[in-house]
Amino acid sequence: MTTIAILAGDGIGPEVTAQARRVLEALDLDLTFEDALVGGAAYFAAGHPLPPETLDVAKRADAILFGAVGDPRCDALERRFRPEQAILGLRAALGLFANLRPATLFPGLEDASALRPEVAREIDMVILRELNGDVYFGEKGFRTAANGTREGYDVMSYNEAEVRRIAVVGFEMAKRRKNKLCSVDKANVLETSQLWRDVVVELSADYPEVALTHMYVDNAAMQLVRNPGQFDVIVTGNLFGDILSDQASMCAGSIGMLPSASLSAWSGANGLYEPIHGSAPDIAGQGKANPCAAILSAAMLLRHSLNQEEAALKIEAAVSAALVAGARTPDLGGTMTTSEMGDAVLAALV
Ligand SMILES: NC(=O)C1=CN([C@@H]2O[C@H](COP(=O)(O)OP(=O)(O)OC[C@H]3O[C@@H](n4cnc5c(N)ncnc54)[C@H](O)[C@@H]3O)[C@@H](O)[C@H]2O)C=CC1
Ligand SMILES: CC(C)CC(=O)C(=O)O
Ligand SMILES: [Mg+2]
Repeated sequence: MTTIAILAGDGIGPEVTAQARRVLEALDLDLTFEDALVGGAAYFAAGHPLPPETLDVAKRADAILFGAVGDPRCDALERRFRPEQAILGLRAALGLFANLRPATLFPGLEDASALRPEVAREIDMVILRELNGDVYFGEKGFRTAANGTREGYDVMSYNEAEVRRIAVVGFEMAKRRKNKLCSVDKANVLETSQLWRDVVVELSADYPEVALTHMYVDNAAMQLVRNPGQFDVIVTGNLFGDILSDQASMCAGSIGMLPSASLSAWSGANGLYEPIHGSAPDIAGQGKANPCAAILSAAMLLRHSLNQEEAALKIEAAVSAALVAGARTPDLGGTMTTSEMGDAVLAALV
């Protein structure tokens, strides 16, 4: 029996996850679903954003379908109780260090992209984001300087083992795609990035067939808009990958289109699958959320955790066909509700 943990979370998380679940159910794959509270929903019900029962459900499952966490009512809580700590806690507890964020322009979405159609049409990349280190997991706090002013600090660091393991995934992924890897850092300023670059260069000796380039993150942000077609696999740290993937999403039409897989190894037993977006409190409860990123995350789940490539391709083809037929939520310039978009994908599932 294959069990999928459903951690729908807050805001639009439950709305989009419900559509992804419908699609998985329609495939008749003999999956069992186990729901658990996470994020603000868990905090209000159980006093903690990642209760031990939820972590148990996640650990026991063959894979995790995650929605999003974040609730404005929690923004003033002590940090350890904030909803966002749940997703950081899951990534750490499950050792999910490799975050695959594919950005592709689906046919017909040229008009939704923030870029000119001829530029947008070339987008087909994977942003590989390190997920267990960097400034998100370093020492942090508030302190008072000698002159009495308040300071906040968050320590950025990577050790060489952390860089090497994500770089290995980057090179391996590049080998399976176009033998092109772009490592994005800020080595002109940050020692963390200098170590990152040194380790990536050392490792490149093992991958002579892969053309490795390096780019500073500020330039990468600019190049993503100028000429996104130049990128195939980008490997980068936690913070830079977070920011660049949101940017890439609008180049590809909408943040509601980009799925992700978070893995602890190249092929991911109990991986976590989630759209790259957050809980979108501004549109929550209104049926406006685009469920495609969540549905495409379910496809990645089938591919990476359940070894069901054929079923994954079916879902991706159904999303593509629905879009070609004109299915559009408001973020894509249409009027469909979240569940109508789910209906359109289901109708295209063959
Ligand atoms: N992995 C996670 O659970 C993440 C959680 N968050 C949390 O989510 C909350 C909101 O954060 P924001 O910065 O506003 O980012 P967000 O990604 O939730 O929303 C940014 C903008 O994109 C729109 N948007 C997002 N997903 C959409 C979809 N599927 N369809 C249509 N429009 C969509 C929203 O309406 C909003 O205008 C915060 O509490 C944040 O910490 C943010 C990112 C990731
Ligand atoms: C909410 C954060 C913890 C992370 C984030 O923005 C993301 O993973 O995309
Ligand atoms: Mg983000």
